[in-house]
Amino acid sequence: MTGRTILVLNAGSSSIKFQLYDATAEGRLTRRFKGRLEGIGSARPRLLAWDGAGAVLEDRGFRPEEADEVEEAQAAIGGWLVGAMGGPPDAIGHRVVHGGADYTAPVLADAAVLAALEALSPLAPLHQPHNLAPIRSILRRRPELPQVACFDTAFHATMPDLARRFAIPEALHARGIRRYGFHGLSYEYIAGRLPEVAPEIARGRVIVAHLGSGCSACAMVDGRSVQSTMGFSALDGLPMGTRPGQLDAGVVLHLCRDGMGAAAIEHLLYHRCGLLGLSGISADVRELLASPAPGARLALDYFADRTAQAFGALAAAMGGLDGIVFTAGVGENAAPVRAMIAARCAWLGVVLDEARNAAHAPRISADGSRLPVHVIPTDEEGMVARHVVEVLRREGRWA
Ligand SMILES: Nc1ncnc2c1ncn2[C@@H]1O[C@H](COP(=O)(O)OP(=O)(O)O)[C@@H](O)[C@H]1O
Ligand SMILES: CC(=O)OP(=O)(O)O
Ligand SMILES: [Mg+2]
Repeated sequence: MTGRTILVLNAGSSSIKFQLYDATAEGRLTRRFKGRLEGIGSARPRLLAWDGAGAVLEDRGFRPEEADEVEEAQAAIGGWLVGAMGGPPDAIGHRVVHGGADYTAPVLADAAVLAALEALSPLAPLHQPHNLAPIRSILRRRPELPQVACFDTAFHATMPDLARRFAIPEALHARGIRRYGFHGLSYEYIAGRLPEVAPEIARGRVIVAHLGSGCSACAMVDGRSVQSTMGFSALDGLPMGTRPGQLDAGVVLHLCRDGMGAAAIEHLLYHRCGLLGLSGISADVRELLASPAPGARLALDYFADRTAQAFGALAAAMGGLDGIVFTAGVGENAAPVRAMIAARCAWLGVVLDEARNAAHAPRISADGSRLPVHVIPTDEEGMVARHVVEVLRREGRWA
């Protein structure tokens, strides 16, 4: 294999993240640039990019109407990427949120794979169509360019049968109505980092909290997923920016009987609930932390309460707990939110060191804390790039 470039695309719910890697003949990866278009659908969409050394390459605001939908935002950064890459990449890796029951490992995306993944779009309407749109258009224009789909659900394939179940009839379970779990590329990356940055807990029972626009927590034993707060869709579990998290199914029935149609309920649950719905102000934790409004406080209190309760449930699922890891946008950057969650976990033996927490130190727990608490920046795109090399070598596409 000679030197090649890999473009990675990660379309989240409020942002599109991208990275360009150089892959050496041995498969070693060096990041040439990374960036994101954030604030899609907000008043201030913004494109940010940095080169491999961390110097700013781009910092550009967009008018809200230029990026109020993910498709427009993808078109806007598509042009920027073509210029920045200076030529087409040799392969593209995509984060794809839902792999369903069949895709439990990264795959080369051809027309048949794409069709199977499109059938899963109703299960992740905020993500899956946006993950698949670039695969489809590149397959059409450049069918020879290898594209690898990497799944958020795949890391959770190790969950025991009990952890995959809902208390519903077997026939529905057999139809695939079960817990899948998401944010798996992030958890896989963190599992790989634990032996280096937190060797004392890497083989133990760890809760990893991926708190971003979408939020979930994973119970990991020896680096493998045994339980996730997210279930069948990316709606369940912890409260999120615009999604409610765990919600009595009776609420949905009630709205339905009250005359609200499926499309309106879907819009409500994916776009108007969570921190935004509770606060009436914003889905963005930065804005909520800066706001004196009671709604902002209510939203953050609810978020911290439900997250700490989920930690208790995940600890019970593992029969104990050896450490906690915070990651993703909120988990890596919002020290006051980490402190609110940690205060509710004092009974588990969590004591934070205020100065370390404020500095986002790698270990934010106090020296006397029974449980170590770490902050580990995630890298979903880096994980995708590694899978691209593995898959293309395995398939004989890259010698
Ligand atoms: N400095 C910060 N302080 C508090 N919250 C932050 C900060 N930076 C980012 N966030 C939060 O992280 C969220 C985005 O997380 P991220 O993991 O990038 O989301 P996604 O990939 O799902 O779009 C933002 O909506 C914001 O609430
Ligand atoms: C699955 C999910 O919620 O992803 P994101 O956090 O990128 O919205
Ligand atoms: Mg994300």
